[in-house]
Amino acid sequence: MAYKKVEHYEDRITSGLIENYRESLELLGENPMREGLQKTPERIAKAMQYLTQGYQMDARAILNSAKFHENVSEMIIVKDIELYSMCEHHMLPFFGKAHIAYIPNGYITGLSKVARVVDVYSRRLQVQERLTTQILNAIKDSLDPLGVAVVIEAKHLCMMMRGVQKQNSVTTTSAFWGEFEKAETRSEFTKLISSKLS
Ligand SMILES: Nc1nc2c(ncn2[C@@H]2O[C@H](COP(=O)(O)OP(=O)(O)OP(=O)(O)O)[C@@H](O)[C@H]2O)c(=O)[nH]1
Ligand SMILES: [Zn+2]
Repeated sequence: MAYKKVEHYEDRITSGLIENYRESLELLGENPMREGLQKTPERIAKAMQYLTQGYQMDARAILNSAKFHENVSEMIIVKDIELYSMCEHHMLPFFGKAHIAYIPNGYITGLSKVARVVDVYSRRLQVQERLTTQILNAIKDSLDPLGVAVVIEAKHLCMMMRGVQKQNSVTTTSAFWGEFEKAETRSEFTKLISSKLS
C-alpha cells in the first residue's frame, strides 16, 4: 500500500514536469504538437529526472556498502573519473574529470564506490566548488581516513555556448583534508594525477 502511494506521487511529478516542458516549448515559440516534438516534453522530463537522481542517493551508504578492514597506509588514487553535472545558475551542463585520493586509516572502500560518489553529487544542480567539497566530506565521514584530496577539472557550457563564450577555459577546483594539507603529500598526489599510464 505504502509502495503504491510513492509510485502515485512519482507519477504526479512526472506528469507535472511533462506539462511544464510542453508549456515551455510553446513559450519559446515552438509547436509542441508537431510530429518531432510530440514526445519531447516526456523525454526531457525523463532526462531531467535522470540527471538529478543524485538527490535520492546516499553517498555515505554507498561507500559503507563496500567498506573493508585493511591495513594499508599508502595513498589510494582513483583518477580521471568522468563527470557530467549541471550548473545551478543556468541548468546547463558542465563536464570533466575528477581525481580522488585518500589515505586509509584501517578501512578501504570498493574502487567503484569512489566513482559512484562522484555521480551521486554530480547528478544534481551544482556549482563545481560544492561538488568538490561534498565528495571530500562523504569520503572523510564514511572511511575516517588520514587524508582526502579531490581535484575536479571541468568545462562549463554556460561559459561556452552563451554568456562570455569562452571555448577553451577549464575550471579547476580542489579540496584537501588531513594529510593532504601537508605540502609534501599534496605534491605527491598532484604528481601522480598528472602522470599518464604507460
Ligand atoms: N563559482 C561558480 N560559478 C559558476 C559555476 N557554474 C556557473 N557559474 C557562474 O555563475 C555566474 C552567474 O552569474 P550571473 O551574473 O548571475 O549570471 P549571468 O548574467 O547569466 O552571467 P554570465 O554567465 O556572465 O552571462 C556566472 O558567472 C557563471 O559563470 C560554478 O560551478 N561555480
Ligand atoms: Zn551556468
